[in-house]
Amino acid sequence: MTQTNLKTLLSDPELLNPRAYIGGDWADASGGGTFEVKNPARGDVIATVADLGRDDVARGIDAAYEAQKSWAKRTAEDRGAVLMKWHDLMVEHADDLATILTAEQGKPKAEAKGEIMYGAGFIKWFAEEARRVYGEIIPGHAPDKRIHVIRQPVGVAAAITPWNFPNAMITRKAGPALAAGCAFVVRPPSLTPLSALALGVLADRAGMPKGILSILPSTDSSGIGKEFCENEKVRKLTFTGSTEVGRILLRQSADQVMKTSMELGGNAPFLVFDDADLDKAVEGAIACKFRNAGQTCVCANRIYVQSGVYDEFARKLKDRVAQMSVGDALEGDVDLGPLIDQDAVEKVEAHIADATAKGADIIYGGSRHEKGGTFFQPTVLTGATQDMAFATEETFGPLAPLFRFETEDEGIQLANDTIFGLASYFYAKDYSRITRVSEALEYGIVGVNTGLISTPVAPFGGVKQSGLGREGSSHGIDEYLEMKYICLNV
Ligand SMILES: NC(=O)C1=CN([C@@H]2O[C@H](COP(=O)(O)OP(=O)(O)OC[C@H]3O[C@@H](n4cnc5c(N)ncnc54)[C@H](O)[C@@H]3O)[C@@H](O)[C@H]2O)C=CC1
Ligand SMILES: O=C(O)[C@H](O)CS(=O)(=O)O
Repeated sequence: MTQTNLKTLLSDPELLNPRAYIGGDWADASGGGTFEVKNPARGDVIATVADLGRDDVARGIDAAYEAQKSWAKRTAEDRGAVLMKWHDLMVEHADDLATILTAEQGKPKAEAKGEIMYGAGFIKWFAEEARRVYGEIIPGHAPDKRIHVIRQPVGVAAAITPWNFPNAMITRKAGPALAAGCAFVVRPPSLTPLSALALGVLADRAGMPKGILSILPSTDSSGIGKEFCENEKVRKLTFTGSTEVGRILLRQSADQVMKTSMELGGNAPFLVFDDADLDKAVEGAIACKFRNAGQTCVCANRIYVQSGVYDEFARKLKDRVAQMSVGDALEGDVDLGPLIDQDAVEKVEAHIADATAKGADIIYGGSRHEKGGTFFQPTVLTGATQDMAFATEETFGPLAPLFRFETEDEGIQLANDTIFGLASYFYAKDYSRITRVSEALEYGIVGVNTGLISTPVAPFGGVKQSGLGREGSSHGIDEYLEMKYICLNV
């Protein structure tokens, strides 16, 4: 096994920090606990990180509670200036941050660099949005009444994030929270905590006031989740992850009637109509399906192709997938890195086995990659049907099942046949069809003639069981604000 000496790969080795960032101080777990972080491409240990308990996390929440009010009293411009300094440091150190991200998560370097810039974009966007938290003055309901409406920060915001975007899923929350005047504590995923801790190093350098930000690694995911939901000093819970865990957290946060944001699971349909530009549709499917080796909540999970172009699209997609390279992104440019762990590999295998048992055909890939470990072949299936597992479950891997449909109405019905409602995509040219289908798809996001929809400037989020609230855009800061109505008797 190749050993990854991560520090030697960094221009600034201080960015690799295994200690917890508690209220602005770097600390070990009070109980001395640690956990290992592995490189999924090689299986070797790249770091040993502080493993916090609930008492350590409570200290971070206490520090946040104490610091938040003075942070909120600073002007929006002042808070924005601290965030912009943080953003500038992320950009300055983007290469190192990308190396750390690839080492712990496995994605190709180009994707990792893209995530760093995407993540930094949320900090910049909300540094600017801080100064646009406007209120209202409403004509009074009586001659002696004046109505003022102001928006104030919720207080202490707690975040729980997933392993697949270890940088951007944190900044997508920290940016609006801190811009609004909240204090922010986050428990990063135990599989990929190093990117989060590197953000802490840069926040320190950016002059983030002590207590305002805590990064609290822990393997006790459920225990820390309970701390976040039960601690009365926490007034906001923001979660990105599976719908299954989102349901648990919604139940737990109900006891305190906590303000929540939920960015949950998906099962994105990708429709190709018979008037589509097939070459563009293939490129869009490649970008949408195989980004992060298919491990994103907005990846195409079901590809529906109208009957008249089904065979041609399948051939073109197969030929394009055959050109994709698979490998260790720390050794060179690859299109696909490894899956995050063996559970992920077994889920892809289970979906393929289920589909072929029900009549699907493998036209490319279909099994573990010859490189071994958690590498998997990019896979294309034809003959997919709604009774197969991936029609209702998120695959979260490099598996592209092609379903056939006859009419526009049937395509829409099949696409909407799910409890999820995060991202959807379709390729077509006819303007009227584009209008009809965009309006008929029951999703929070619709990509039209594109497979990539992620940007800090748009409202990202799902409907149905894909979530609550939006991240990014001018709406994203609302998740961290409370509206106050002031009735003045004059
Ligand atoms: N809507 C969105 O923007 C995104 C959604 N996701 C979804 O996340 C899933 C994949 O990411 P995973 O990390 O495997 O999801 P996951 O839901 O298993 O874990 C997400 C985070 O929650 C923590 N967690 C697990 N059980 C918990 C509990 N009982 N209490 C508190 N925290 C708990 C985990 O340690 C992790 O940090 C997929 O379903 C994907 O669709 C991932 C990224 C973005
Ligand atoms: O799937 C995720 O984890 C991210 O939300 C995907 S995106 O924000 O990069 O589109």
